Amino acid sequence: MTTGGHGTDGVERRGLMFVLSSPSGAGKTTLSRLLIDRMPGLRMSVSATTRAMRPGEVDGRDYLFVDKARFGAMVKGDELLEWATVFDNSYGTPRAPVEAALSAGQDVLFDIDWQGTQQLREKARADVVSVFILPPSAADLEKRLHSRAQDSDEVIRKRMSRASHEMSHWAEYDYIVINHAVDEAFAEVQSILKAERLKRERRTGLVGFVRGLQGQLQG
Ligand SMILES: Nc1ncnc2c1ncn2[C@@H]1O[C@H](COP(=O)(O)OP(=O)(O)OP(=O)(O)O)[C@@H](O)[C@H]1O
Ligand SMILES: Nc1nc2c(ncn2[C@@H]2O[C@H](COP(=O)(O)O)[C@@H](O)[C@H]2O)c(=O)[nH]1
Repeated sequence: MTTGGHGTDGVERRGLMFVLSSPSGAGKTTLSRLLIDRMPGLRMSVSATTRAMRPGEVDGRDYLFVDKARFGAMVKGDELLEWATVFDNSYGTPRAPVEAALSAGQDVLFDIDWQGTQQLREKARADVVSVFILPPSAADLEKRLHSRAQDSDEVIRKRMSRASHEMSHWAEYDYIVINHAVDEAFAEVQSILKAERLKRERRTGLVGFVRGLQGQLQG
């Protein structure tokens, strides 16, 4: 699915799909925003959803807010790379922007649940790097959902009651980060991305680069 771009050192490599998942409220959105701000070459995948817009959210930036009929048409037209039902709403990743970003040599960041991660992995295992974010405690998770002040008590109760099930998928992920302090969790997630970008298998330009070096040494 992916084609090459250039790493910061000029060596060509395949783009990667960097996935963050967690129980609701553990901090994916917070960490995603920091990554997008501070990591050049990384583009956010903007999901489509049928859920209602929260205060402060912007259509096209945070989500593409669509009705059920439009979402159904996207599924039918194979416009989504993956999709799932989460908390009674539909969520899915529009395929075209992801493929365009990867083709332009960029990495793509996903804030999606375990069902979507499984689907991406089935499609492109070698290009998916997945990170599961855990909260330090259940009390912290609940505090964070309340402090976000964007969901009703009923919605928060529902999300807390789903947290244990969401968390049961932690072992399917490549990396686990416990989000105690945002700065520390961000540094850990950033280190994972930096190391994954340097992986030999995705650095398609290394053969030519090393041959060039050998040529210089022999010449
Ligand atoms: N390490 C942290 N310490 C304290 N508060 C945090 C921390 N990380 C995130 N938060 C706060 O917790 C709340 C939930 O975070 P966020 O929206 O990033 O979670 P999320 O995993 O994206 O949730 P959802 O799955 O519902 O979208 C926000 O108010 C955020 O500012
Ligand atoms: N499988 C997918 N899951 C997605 C996608 N976009 C978001 N999500 C996940 O849904 C829940 C709830 O999100 P919220 O914004 O309503 O709090 C959360 O776990 C997201 O990661 C998607 O495109 N596909």
